Amino acid sequence: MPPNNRLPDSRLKDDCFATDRECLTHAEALALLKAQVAPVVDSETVPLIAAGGRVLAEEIVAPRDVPLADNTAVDGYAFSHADYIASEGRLPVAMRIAAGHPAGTALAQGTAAQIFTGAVMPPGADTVAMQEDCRIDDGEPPIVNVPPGLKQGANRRRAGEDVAAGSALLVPGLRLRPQDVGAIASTGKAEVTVYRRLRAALVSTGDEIVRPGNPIAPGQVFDANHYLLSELLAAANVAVSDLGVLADDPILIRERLAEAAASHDILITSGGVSHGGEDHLADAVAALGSRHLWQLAIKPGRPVSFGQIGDCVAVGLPGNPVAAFVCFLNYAMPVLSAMGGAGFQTPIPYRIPAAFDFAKKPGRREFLRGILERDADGHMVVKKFARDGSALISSLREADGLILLAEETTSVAAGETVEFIPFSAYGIAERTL
Ligand SMILES: Nc1nc2c(c(=O)[nH]1)N[C@H]1C(S)=C(S)[C@@H](COP(=O)(O)OP(=O)(O)OC[C@H]3O[C@@H](n4cnc5c(N)ncnc54)[C@H](O)[C@@H]3O)O[C@H]1N2
Ligand code: MOO
Repeated sequence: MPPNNRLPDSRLKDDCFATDRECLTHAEALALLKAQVAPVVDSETVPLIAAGGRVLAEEIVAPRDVPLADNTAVDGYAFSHADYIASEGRLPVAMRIAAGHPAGTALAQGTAAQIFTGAVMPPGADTVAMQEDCRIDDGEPPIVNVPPGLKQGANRRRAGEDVAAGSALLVPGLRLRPQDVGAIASTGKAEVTVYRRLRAALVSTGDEIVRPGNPIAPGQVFDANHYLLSELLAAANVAVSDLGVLADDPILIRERLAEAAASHDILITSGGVSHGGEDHLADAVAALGSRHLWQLAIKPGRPVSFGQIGDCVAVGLPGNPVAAFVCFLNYAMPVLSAMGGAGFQTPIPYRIPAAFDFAKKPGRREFLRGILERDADGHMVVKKFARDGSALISSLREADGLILLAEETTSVAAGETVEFIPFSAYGIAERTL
């Protein structure tokens, strides 16, 4: 064992989320997380059909050209451009070539081939005229009349013009999108090596929290956060284990957390971060590893905790659903992205004119819930959800994304541009109505 008693392949340094700052800015929190979180190393080979949304762990080098051979982009007539010029556009049709059935011989000089989209160009032909532009004189053989003005190579797709054999198509760390998977398929590759899916364990805490489907007593609240966070994790392609609502039994809590930490990459809790160290869940994380209560200069989501149990990152999100959501997007998402092999990713905001006036305290970053709409000229603008309050899930439901107001900002006037990150940048589907 190395002197620090940690396995040499540990992904996290000891107590890596400690900070001596009383209050962290958004940028400081991101920098600290970015410096500490390391990717998983294990990968697996999956069939291409299951690869969407996974993070590529290998470089994909094209094993062959795409397309494999020169072919026609249209239905029509293929010929040599020199013959087309020499014959003034009148060529006997000597061949018929369908897609999937390449010609067995070269095109005879001075003739044309009837050819269909995707069919391989016969040797000897370099140009294709569209069927609709040609006139056929019946006969034995028929003669095709091609209008003047076609350039050499017209309507011909070159071998390798999409992807050249041997070229690097995709690099490790890329989260595979539908078009990436399609591109891999076009090269003939049927399997890819991807990082293994991350595993998250999710816990809700609070004496008042009850799961939907159960009777509710006065003073109790249904566990919205479990569902909210499960869906966000699913959007990030993370597998979720539900540890339930843990509240009052310290021994049980410690057992459950120790077990979960050993088999998960990240433990996500919500609730119990406003008062440090007083609840059993926080105490259990601290006793099993370490836990640091951060005060962030942001709104909503000021209190957040980061810690670790062995190699399992422990994130404590605030209990208020909007604060939990905002902190998840801002801090848990890039951590998950880095752990999953895709790098510490934070979305780049758009700049959009504001359709609201707002006064703000300096010194903290605010994340307003933004609703996109069109102004009288049809241009996109963003308005603010009418009410504040980090317990209003309706603000998230009505919104299309987050409006970012920087620390130094003290006011926004309608017409000024503001930074806006659509929820879709976090893998959340766009609002349909
Ligand atoms: N005296 C102070 N009070 C509060 C402070 C503070 O600094 N001093 N911070 C406020 C801020 S900001 C937030 S955010 C919350 C953080 O609260 P906790 O993380 O400690 O969470 P709880 O107190 O357990 O709950 C807060 C709120 O959220 C509801 N909640 C909790 N879990 C769930 C769940 N799974 N599903 C739905 N709703 C949940 C809970 O019922 C409370 O209403 O503290 C402020 N107060
Ligand atoms: O984190 Mo709290 O009010 O900012 O919801």
